[in-house]
Amino acid sequence: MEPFWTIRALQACRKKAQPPFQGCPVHREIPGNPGISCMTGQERSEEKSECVSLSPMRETVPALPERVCVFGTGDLGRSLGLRLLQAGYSVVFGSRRTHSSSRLPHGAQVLGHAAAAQSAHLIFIAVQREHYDFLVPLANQLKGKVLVDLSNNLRKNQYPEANAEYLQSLVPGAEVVKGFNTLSAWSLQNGPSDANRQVYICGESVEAKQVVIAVASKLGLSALDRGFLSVARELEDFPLQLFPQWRLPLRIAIGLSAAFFFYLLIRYVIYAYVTQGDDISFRIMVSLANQVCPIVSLIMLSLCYLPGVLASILQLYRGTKYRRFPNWLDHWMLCRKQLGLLSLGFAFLHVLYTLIIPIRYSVMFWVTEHTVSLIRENRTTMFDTTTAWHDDSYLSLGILGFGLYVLLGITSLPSVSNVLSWREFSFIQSKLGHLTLLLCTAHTYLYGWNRFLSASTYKWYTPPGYMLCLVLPSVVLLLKLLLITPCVDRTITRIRQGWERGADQRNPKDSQPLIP
Ligand SMILES: NC(=O)C1=CN([C@@H]2O[C@H](COP(=O)(O)OP(=O)(O)OC[C@H]3O[C@@H](n4cnc5c(N)ncnc54)[C@H](OP(=O)(O)O)[C@@H]3O)[C@@H](O)[C@H]2O)C=CC1
Ligand SMILES: [Cu+2]
Repeated sequence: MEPFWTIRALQACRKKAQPPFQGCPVHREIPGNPGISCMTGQERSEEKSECVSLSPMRETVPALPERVCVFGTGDLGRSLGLRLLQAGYSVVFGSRRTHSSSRLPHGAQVLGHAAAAQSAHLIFIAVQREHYDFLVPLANQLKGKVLVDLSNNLRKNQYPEANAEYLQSLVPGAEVVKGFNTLSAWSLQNGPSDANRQVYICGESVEAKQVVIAVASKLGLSALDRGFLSVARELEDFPLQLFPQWRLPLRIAIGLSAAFFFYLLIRYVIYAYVTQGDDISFRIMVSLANQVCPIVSLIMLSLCYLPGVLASILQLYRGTKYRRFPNWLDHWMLCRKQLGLLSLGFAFLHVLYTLIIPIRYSVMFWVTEHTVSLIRENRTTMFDTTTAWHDDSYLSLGILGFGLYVLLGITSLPSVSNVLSWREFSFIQSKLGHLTLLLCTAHTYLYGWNRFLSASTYKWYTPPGYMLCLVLPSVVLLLKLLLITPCVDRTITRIRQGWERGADQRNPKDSQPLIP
């Protein structure tokens, strides 16, 4: 609901509206329409000679909506106009075509650029930078107005100067603010996601930025002031970034997949061809893929938990939590979620590949062949309970591990993590996360079973892929085991609570034993 202001207050404000109102950047008189200046809900106090908030009262009339202008009726202009109307603003489009079109949001007005500019104090420029020169003849109408430059570029360093700086040079009398350019027409129409809710702005004038911040908050966005207009180029480069937090995890996933694919290709397919003359190249499609996926998944899951362990060791070594981690560790910690989600993806592929094993032609062929040969030779095989135990255990551990994996993935979704307390979230992500790693590692150890000891496993003196992928998770689990031993855990807990090694000697009175 829009706020309602008293008739008395509205009249008082109309009467007193004398620009400029110091201390209240939004409270300005709009030429030809002084009533609009009341919409900030503030009035000039005679005693204090500054704007003060009006308190809503019972005898009310609806406030006239504040008017904002959007230049350009393209994709972004229309979506922004609609959002502004929904947020309770009166919207006027400045366009080359002044007839109202059905494509424009219902309730918006369309005027020529000059007339539209005159009717509002805040103007969003939703026009491509190449056409900015149409603003030069409007310099008079734009004087003192707040112009929000929304433009983006197709690539970095497309132009010698930032678009917003170029706009300011064309219209020096206006207050240019760069911002909102991380939003898209799509996200404006569908409601920005959590990641898009934060927008950045910059500009020379503090007052102009405050006007823009106020509009942003009414649109449900939180605008962060990044400083002067010289930062505009940085803001314009933001939307050009493609999955910035996914870049490192994706590189790791692709690198590991390629390395293990070629390693396994040599060990299985090429080895069989060279030593026995067998062509088993068909195994590339499913068997090899079903080895690469779990290997990459397990290594990436360990990479997800290794930085946390390293951070604890570093804190233990330094004896304080008040020193920054090295940049590489910071960066690594920040992409743990992406590492985890990618590793879940690989685990999921492993599950799918495993489920289709019984319907594979080669598998059905060998099973039939084996059965027929048993019948033909009148042989029987004995049921081996140990093998059954081994098979069931390793499959069961895999299933349990995957179940927890999925739980970790689901709880990392913002919509789910938002309803969890910090303690619940960290219990799932840390305790259950390490349990997932333990189950998946045990699943792989059981898969290897007694093959670790057989010389034939080491084709061309190389260990199989599943053995190599066990190194990292085993190290992480061992380190974690050391960290949760009571004496180490006690010290880490103290450090996390603010205790510093050496601080006791500096001020013995401050030292308090954790366990009395
Ligand atoms: N689309 C998006 O999702 C996003 C766009 N942006 C930025 O917003 C700006 C507009 O983008 P978008 O809406 O997609 O572009 P469009 O091409 O869809 O629309 C641009 C509008 O600019 C006006 N225009 C075109 N030529 C001229 C001219 N010679 N003189 C004056 N006005 C002209 C037109 O409006 P009219 O016919 O009414 O005059 C036209 O509809 C760009 O700078 C873009 O980088 C930023 C973030 C996201
Ligand atoms: Cu498996």
